[in-house]
Amino acid sequence: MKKGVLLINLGSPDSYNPKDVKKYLGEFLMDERVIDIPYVARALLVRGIILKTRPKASAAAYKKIWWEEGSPLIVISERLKKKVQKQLKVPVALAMRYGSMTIKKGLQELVDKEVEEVILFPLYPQFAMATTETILVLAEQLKQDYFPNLKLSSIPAFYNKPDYIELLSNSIKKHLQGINYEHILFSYHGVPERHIKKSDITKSHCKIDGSCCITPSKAHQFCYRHQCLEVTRLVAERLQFKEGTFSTSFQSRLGFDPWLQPYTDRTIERMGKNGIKNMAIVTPAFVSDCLETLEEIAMEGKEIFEEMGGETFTTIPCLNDDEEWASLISKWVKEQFETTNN
Ligand SMILES: C=CC1=C(C)c2cc3[nH]c(cc4nc(cc5[nH]c(cc1n2)c(C)c5CCC(=O)O)C(CCC(=O)O)=C4C)c(C)c3C=C
Ligand SMILES: [Fe+2]
Ligand SMILES: [Fe+2]
Repeated sequence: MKKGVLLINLGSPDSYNPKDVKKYLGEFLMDERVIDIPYVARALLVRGIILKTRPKASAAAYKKIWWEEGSPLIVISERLKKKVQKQLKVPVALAMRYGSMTIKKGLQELVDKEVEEVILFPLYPQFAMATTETILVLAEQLKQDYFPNLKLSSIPAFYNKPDYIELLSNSIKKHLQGINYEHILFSYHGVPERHIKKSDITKSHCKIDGSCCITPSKAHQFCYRHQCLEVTRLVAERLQFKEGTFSTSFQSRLGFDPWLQPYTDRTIERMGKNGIKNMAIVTPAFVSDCLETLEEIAMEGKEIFEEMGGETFTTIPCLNDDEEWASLISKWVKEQFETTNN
């Protein structure tokens, strides 16, 4: 069977024009795995409330980070794809869960190259209903509707793979060289607490009480909170960070439901208030820099910290199109092909 790879990231609007941002947010937030409430309530909330005001504010934020070539998330993902393609003999395509670069187009591109077996590679270190799951469910649906003969498999969340932890740790170490910092914050994209409970395959493990995520459980295969906390723990162990000099928080919450805590903005504020003068921040839920790292963290987070008396705020870039990251992706793809051959 001829094989191929589809790298899949979240997606961005076509431009920072509020009309394009509204279209993108409409598709994103109407996904039942992102805003997981019944359809009518979701439509009322998204179309009747959120899309009335948010596109303008989001468009202004996108404008601040937009590159000449386009959205950083898309441009970086394209650069990464090119590097992965150089290392693999099989066709590699790139798609986004939302926006114009659809998964359907990505699968079609591979089918046009006579690919019969596709490895789906969601570009997320941790599993979440709103990221990995929605990609896999949609890809399966597209297979049934348009590509019935295509064989699909996927690369699972890689948050605790030793070679990923090594690469991430080396990148953090490199970017901290010569930097004066008292505390490093690991900030992950948040999700509503409800999502963690919904993804609990045991139906009873995840209580979000502080201890469930460090108590071994098969629920952790799909527990976003556990997987984020593990990345922090494994990197801190590898880099021998001292207790009290690192912590975890969750950013980008939307709406009034409780999301995973502590919240990043409040954590940065508290650090400044508590007299921390120099902090560093890393964002390991993202493999590509994007609105949430370049604007929310590097601009807004920095401003909050400085307002509270902080002096230096060092942001560590995501793995982006790092050569070694492209090599690691290629290595995992080759390993996966070997397992599907057997
Ligand atoms: C890294 C994993 C992500 C999870 C989990 C996630 C959940 C999630 N997101 C929203 C709402 C928004 N997210 C937005 C931007 C955005 N989110 C991620 C990743 C995750 N989201 C990325 C990479 C980006 C940046 C995209 C880019 O173009 O650069 C936005 C749009 C911007 C804004 O208006 O703030 C929204 C809205 C929800 C509700 C959610 C949880 C379930
Ligand atoms: Fe998000
Ligand atoms: Fe948990």
